Amino acid sequence: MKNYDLIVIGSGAGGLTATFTALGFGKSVLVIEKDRPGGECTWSGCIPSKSLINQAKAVHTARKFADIQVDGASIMANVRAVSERIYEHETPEVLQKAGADYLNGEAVFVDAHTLAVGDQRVRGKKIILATGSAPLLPPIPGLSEVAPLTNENIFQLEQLPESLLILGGGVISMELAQALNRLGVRCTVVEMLPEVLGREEPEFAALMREKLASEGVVFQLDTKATRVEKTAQGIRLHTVRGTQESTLDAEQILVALGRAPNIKGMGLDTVGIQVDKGVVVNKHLQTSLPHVYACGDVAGPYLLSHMANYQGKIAAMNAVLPLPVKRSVNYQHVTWATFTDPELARAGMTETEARAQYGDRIRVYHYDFAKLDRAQTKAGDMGRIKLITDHRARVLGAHIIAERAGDLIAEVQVLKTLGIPFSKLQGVIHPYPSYADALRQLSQQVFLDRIFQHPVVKLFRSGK
Ligand SMILES: Cc1cc2nc3c(=O)[nH]c(=O)nc-3n(C[C@H](O)[C@H](O)[C@H](O)COP(=O)(O)OP(=O)(O)OC[C@H]3O[C@@H](n4cnc5c(N)ncnc54)[C@H](O)[C@@H]3O)c2cc1C
Ligand SMILES: NC(=O)c1ccc[n+]([C@@H]2O[C@H](COP(=O)([O-])OP(=O)(O)OC[C@H]3O[C@@H](n4cnc5c(N)ncnc54)[C@H](O)[C@@H]3O)[C@@H](O)[C@H]2O)c1
Repeated sequence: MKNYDLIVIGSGAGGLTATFTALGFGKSVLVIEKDRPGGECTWSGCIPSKSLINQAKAVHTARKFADIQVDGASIMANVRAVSERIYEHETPEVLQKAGADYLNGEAVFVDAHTLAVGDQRVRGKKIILATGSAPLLPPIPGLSEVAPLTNENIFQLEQLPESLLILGGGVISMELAQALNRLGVRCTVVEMLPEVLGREEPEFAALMREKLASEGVVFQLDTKATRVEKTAQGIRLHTVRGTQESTLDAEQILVALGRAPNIKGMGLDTVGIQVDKGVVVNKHLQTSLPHVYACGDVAGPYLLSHMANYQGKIAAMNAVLPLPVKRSVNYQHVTWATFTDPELARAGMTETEARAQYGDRIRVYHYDFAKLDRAQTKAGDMGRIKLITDHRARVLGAHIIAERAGDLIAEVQVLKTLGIPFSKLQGVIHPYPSYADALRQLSQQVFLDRIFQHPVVKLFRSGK
C-alpha cells in the first residue's frame, strides 16, 4: 500500500490550493477526486454563473439599441465552453506534472490513516477533507419527484425554459434570476424571509431586490413553499404567506436554499470525525482526528471560493510543516461580492453588528454615485456606498452597490486589513474618471469629519 505525506480528498478550490501548497514544500501528495478536478467553482458555481451573467448583461445592454433575439442554446454552450477553458489549468495531467499522484474515485475511510478508493487502499500521514457541499433539498412534499434544477444541472440545460420558479432569495437566486430574466426567462423568486440576501446590509438588499423587480423579476417574500406537483405545462408550487395559501406555475423550478456538506458514505463516523453543520474543525482547521484537516465548503463557515483557497493553504501548511506552532484562521477580514448588475460587495460588519460591538462611537458615511462623473457617463448607472468606521476612521464595515463593486471593495479591504484609516485615501491620487474615485471622494468626507470631530475644533466651532 502506498504511503503519502498528504492525501487530499476533493480537488475543488480548497483541495487544489492545499495540493499545490504541500507540493511547494516538497511533500508527496495524492489527490482523490470522484469526478473531474475543478469542483463546484469550475463546473457548477462561480465560473458558469459569471459566464451566464456576462452574456446576459451584454444582451441587456444591446437591447437598449436593437431588437435582439436570444439563442439560449448557444448561450448555454458558451457557458460550458468557459468551464472547459478554466479546466485546462486543473486537469489530472496538470496535477501530475506538478508532482502529485491522482486517483479517480470516491474516498472512504477504512481506518484513521487508510482510505479505500474502489479496490485500492492508500495511506496518508495527514489527510485533508475538501469535498465541498451540495444543494440542500428540504423535504418539501413532491419536490424530489419533479427533478428540480439546482446549480449542479442548470448549466447543462440545452435550452432555456420560458419561465422559472426559484426557491430561495439568496445569492445564487439573485445572480441567476437577474441573468436568466434578462435572457427572456420569466423568473419568480420565493423567499420565506421578509427580505432577500439575508447576509447583506438590509437597505442594500432591498435596493438590489427593487432593481431586479424593475427589470421584471417577480418576488414572493415571507412566503413558504409547502408542496410541489407536476402539471401538463410544467410545475405547480403551493405556497403559504401567513394564513394565505396560493399557487405559482412555471415551466421549471430551481432550488437555491443553501447547502449541505459532502460527507455521505465517507465513513467519517467510523473513524470518529465529528460533524455538525459541516465537518467540525478547530482554529487550525484540524478535525476531531488531529491528523485529519478540513477546508472549504465541507467545513465552512464561509461558503466562498476565496475562503476555500484561504483555508486550503492554512490546512496544508499545518498538515505538512513540522512547526511547533500551527497557523490559525482569522475571519476578521472576510469579504465577498454578489455578481448581480450592479454588483453588491461587502467587507466586515453591517451597521447593526458594528453598533452592537462598538456602541454609538461608530461613524457612518454614505456616498451616492450620482455625484460621480464616471457613473454619469452611463445612463441609469446607480450606486451607493455605506461605510462604517471606528472613531479613528478605521474601517469596520463597507457595503458597495455599484458597477464593479466586487473590485472596488478590494481597495477598502486593503485599508481595513492593514488598519489604515480610511481618511488617508483622500491624499492618494486616483485616475479620473474612474469608479474607484468614488472611494477617494468619500474619504474626503471622512477626513473632514475627523477634523470637525477633533475636540479643539469642536470647542472652537461651539464658541463661534
Ligand atoms: C451557482 C454558484 C455560484 C457561486 N459563485 C461564487 C462566486 O462568485 N464567488 C465565490 O467566492 N464563491 C462562489 N460560489 C461558492 C463556491 O463555488 C464554493 O464555495 C467553492 O467552490 C467551494 O470549494 P471547495 O473546494 O470547498 O468544494 P468543491 O469545489 O465543491 O470541491 C469539492 C470536490 O470534492 C469532490 N468530492 C466530493 N466527495 C468526494 C469523495 N468522497 N471522494 C472524492 N472526491 C470527492 C467533488 O467531486 C468536488 O470536485 C458559488 C457557488 C454556486 C453554487
Ligand atoms: N457571488 C458569490 O460569492 C456566490 C454566488 C452564489 C453562491 N455563493 C455561495 O453559495 C452558497 C449557497 O447559496 P444559496 O443561494 O443556495 O444559499 P443562501 O444561504 O445564500 O440563500 C438561501 C435562501 O433561501 C431561503 N430559504 C431557506 N429555506 C427556504 C424555504 N423553505 N422556502 C423559501 N426560502 C427559503 C433563505 O432564507 C435564504 O435567503 C452561499 O452561502 C454563498 O456563499 C456565493
